[in-house]
Amino acid sequence: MAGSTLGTMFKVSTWGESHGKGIGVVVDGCPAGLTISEEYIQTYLNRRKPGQTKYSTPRKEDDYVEILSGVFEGRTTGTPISMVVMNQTQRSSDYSEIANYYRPGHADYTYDSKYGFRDYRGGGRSSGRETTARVAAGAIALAILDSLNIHVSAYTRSIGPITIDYTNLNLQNIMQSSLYMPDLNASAKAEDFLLEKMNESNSVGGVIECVVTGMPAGIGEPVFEKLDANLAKAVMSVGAVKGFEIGDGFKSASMLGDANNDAFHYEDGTLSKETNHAGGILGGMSDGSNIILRAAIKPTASIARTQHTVNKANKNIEINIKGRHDPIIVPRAVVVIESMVALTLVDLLLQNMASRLDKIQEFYKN
Ligand SMILES: Cc1cc2nc3c(=O)[nH]c(=O)nc-3n(C[C@H](O)[C@H](O)[C@H](O)COP(=O)(O)O)c2cc1C
Ligand SMILES: C=C(O[C@@H]1CC(C(=O)O)=C[C@@H](OP(=O)(O)O)[C@H]1O)C(=O)O
Repeated sequence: MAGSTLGTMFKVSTWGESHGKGIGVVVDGCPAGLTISEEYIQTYLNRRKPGQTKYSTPRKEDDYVEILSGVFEGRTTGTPISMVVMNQTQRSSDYSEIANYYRPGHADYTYDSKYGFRDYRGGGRSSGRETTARVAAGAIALAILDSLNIHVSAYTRSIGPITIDYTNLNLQNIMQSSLYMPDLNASAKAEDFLLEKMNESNSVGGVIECVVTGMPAGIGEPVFEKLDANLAKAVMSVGAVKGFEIGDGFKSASMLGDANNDAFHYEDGTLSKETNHAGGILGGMSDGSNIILRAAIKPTASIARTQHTVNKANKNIEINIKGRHDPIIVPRAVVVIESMVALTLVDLLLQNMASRLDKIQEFYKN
């Protein structure tokens, strides 16, 4: 299948299906000398793995990662890094019926239209399980960013109609909220709302917000490889993401110019902006202020309710979906969004190193 590789200099290729033997990733283009271990990558996978809270799919997977190549004596060697997570608790019998019909809100119809048949077990390649591989790769990108003092933090901004109050926002709270909300008051309300909808056999969506601090100005390539364009592509490639915004995003369409422009200011040798409606990106390049983006996540498609659909014989039918599903995808996708943002930033930071002759000369002189 084409389309499984992301990046120009920091290239990531994921493989595997939800009910196949395992999920994996090859990261090519990682600079040599980065300290990496399976234990470190595991800390990121543990934030995503299924079966951890009552708001997650009951499918339990350990998601243990094994590094197969590219790391020697604890450091990256500059060669391709291959990582694998074996699937342990596939229950493909849940899916024997869906081979013959198309689940609403899933990729069944489109995969069949494209390829003529599909791996229908657990959504196959279109499953959210594929994001395991993205998080393993993202952990490497995040380590590179950390070494440059660039930090990426995502959290749940809203669940259904409940949005965090920014005056209560405390990023230290995220790990205390089972929904990864940095406002514990909003988190409690969101849990009540979610439990109510779960009792009605329904699912809920929400918004993930991501903030990048420490990004130098000028990162992003002009025209087709803009930073915001690449971030949009990376984030929108995650299953169930239906909307993407940078800075004031869609709200900026109803603002006036004097309110939307961020005035520049110079003091004590530093140029900064008085506001950040642009979300840290101007002309497709980072402007040195925080990058702020949001991803809208739809409510989980698989719900335990009778639904109308069509089968392969083009008959209108009623279905009742089986399986172990996330009643909400948002909390599990928070670390996936962080990973996709990190992969994009590292790729563009590496590309930027070729942008100026004076810098190249400086590098090769030493
Ligand atoms: C981490 C994660 C977990 C997911 N879990 C489920 C799930 O349990 N049930 C489900 O119906 N969809 C789940 N999804 C979303 C579907 O995979 C996705 O909606 C589907 O493949 C159709 O793609 P689209 O929504 O991008 O059009 C999950 C997505 C992610 C990123
Ligand atoms: C297993 C994971 O999530 C799965 C994502 C998913 C989907 O349709 O996207 C459907 C469910 O899969 P299955 O029916 O195969 O159990 C989830 O459990 C995971 O994220 O690791």
